[in-house]
Amino acid sequence: MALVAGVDSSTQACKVVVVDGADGRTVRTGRAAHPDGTEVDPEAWWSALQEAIRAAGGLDDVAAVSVGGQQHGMVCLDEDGAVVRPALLWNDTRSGDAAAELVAELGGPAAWTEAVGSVPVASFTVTKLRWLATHEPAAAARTAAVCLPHDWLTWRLGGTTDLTDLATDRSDASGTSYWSPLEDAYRPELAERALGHAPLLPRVLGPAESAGTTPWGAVLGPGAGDNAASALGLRAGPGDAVVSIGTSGVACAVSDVAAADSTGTVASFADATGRFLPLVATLNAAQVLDSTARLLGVDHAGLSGLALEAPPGSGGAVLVPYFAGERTPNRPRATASLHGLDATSWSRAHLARAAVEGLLCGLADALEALEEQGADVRRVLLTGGAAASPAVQDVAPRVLGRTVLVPAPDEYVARGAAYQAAWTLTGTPPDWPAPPASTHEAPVTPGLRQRYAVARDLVLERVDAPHGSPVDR
Ligand SMILES: Nc1ncnc2c1ncn2[C@@H]1O[C@H](COP(=O)(O)OP(=O)(O)O)[C@@H](O)[C@H]1O
Ligand SMILES: O=C(CO)[C@@H](O)[C@H](O)COP(=O)(O)O
Repeated sequence: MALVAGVDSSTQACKVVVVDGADGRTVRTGRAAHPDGTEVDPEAWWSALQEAIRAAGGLDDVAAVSVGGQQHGMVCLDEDGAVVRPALLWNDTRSGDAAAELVAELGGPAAWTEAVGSVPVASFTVTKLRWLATHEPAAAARTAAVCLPHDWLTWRLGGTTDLTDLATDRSDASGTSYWSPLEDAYRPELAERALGHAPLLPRVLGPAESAGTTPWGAVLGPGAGDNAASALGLRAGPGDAVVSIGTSGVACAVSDVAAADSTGTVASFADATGRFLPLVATLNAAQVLDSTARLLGVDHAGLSGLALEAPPGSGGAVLVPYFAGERTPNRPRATASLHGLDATSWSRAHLARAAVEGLLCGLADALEALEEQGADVRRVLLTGGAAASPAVQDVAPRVLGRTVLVPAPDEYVARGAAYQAAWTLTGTPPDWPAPPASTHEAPVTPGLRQRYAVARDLVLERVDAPHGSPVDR
């Protein structure tokens, strides 16, 4: 079969994989960095995509391409198709007050769960539209269409400037809070309520429905939110939860029923196969380890080595890692805190382990919330950049309380997008094998999650950033 390509336009980088459509074997790859920050000019994603495509040897010989991307980002276009202002990303918390306002306006969390399955927090696109209407009314008024990062890149790959060509898919549409996975339809009045007028919204494609063709004739797949694409790339099945430790921390599971959690912990997303993907996302994940390593003056390997020197439970030290505020639990203004220190645990090794344990405790809470929504979690597929850390692999089963499989390092979001491309090209889901994985089992660390549960409520709000400004990391 022909070659197909998948793209992962993630928060920190753009990755391209070119794959043999017949067996899923990777043929070529490319990568380029994205700028830092929580607001980004979409042109930077386009340049990074071009650079990553070049690094992957070009796409001229590829018969189909599909784009997976970071979810929720608000891309506003004017009536000529030009970008109105830099996109606000999923991890930009400035719309925390707008989220609270919208939740109250509609009659509380249950009204939102009934309308779109999820209770919007600052990450969701609808809250960013309200922020724009309140703080930048001229930009809001110029906004003719609103789309998501993957929609915009697919549209650019199609070589069009016609707003009516914009397309998205169920998985990414379900992160807007103005599309309902329960009804499989937009709730355009919610976008209008937030923005002040009704913007054009991208057509929502089904799995394997084409978004058009590129100027060189490759079929464009529908694309997907990165988490749905990753579930496809990992070939996640019943009983599997995918836990990703990238810029975001994510726990999600493929399900036949849509979630509806009025506590707001579990987001009711759709997946990329026509089913559902209940998901919990945290803001503080791999970068907790990046910044702890920087503080301790070591690299990732050094941090992992230090963490493995300390005993399970870090001698009682607990790091609540809300460095960027937090999304789950919904505390956009929270700060990180360190608890339970004594003369022994006040050490570099204990701090390194507490960082690993703290970020995993947040994800263990996430798995519990998924189970409360009916997900069947028998084993965990651990992915994302930080899954490569030996300390994370060792500590994960001790905190998550389940067998943890770590698939061989690969770009699973981009591979999932390539899977979609092959499916769109032939009309049949490809029968690619599941990736090889190492298995990690270990006893649960006694008392750790209980201590974390106490500590996570003992946090201060940040004082430095004035109301309404982003937390830049
Ligand atoms: N060996 C490692 N140990 C810990 N963290 C790592 C390691 N390798 C990469 N990372 C971190 O993983 C993150 C990138 O993960 P990735 O899943 O690619 O993120 P995203 O998809 O959000 O761009 C970065 O913060 C990086 O520093
Ligand atoms: O907000 C969410 C999911 O709801 C994040 O998962 C984003 O989709 C970004 O993902 P990464 O860049 O960390 O992969």
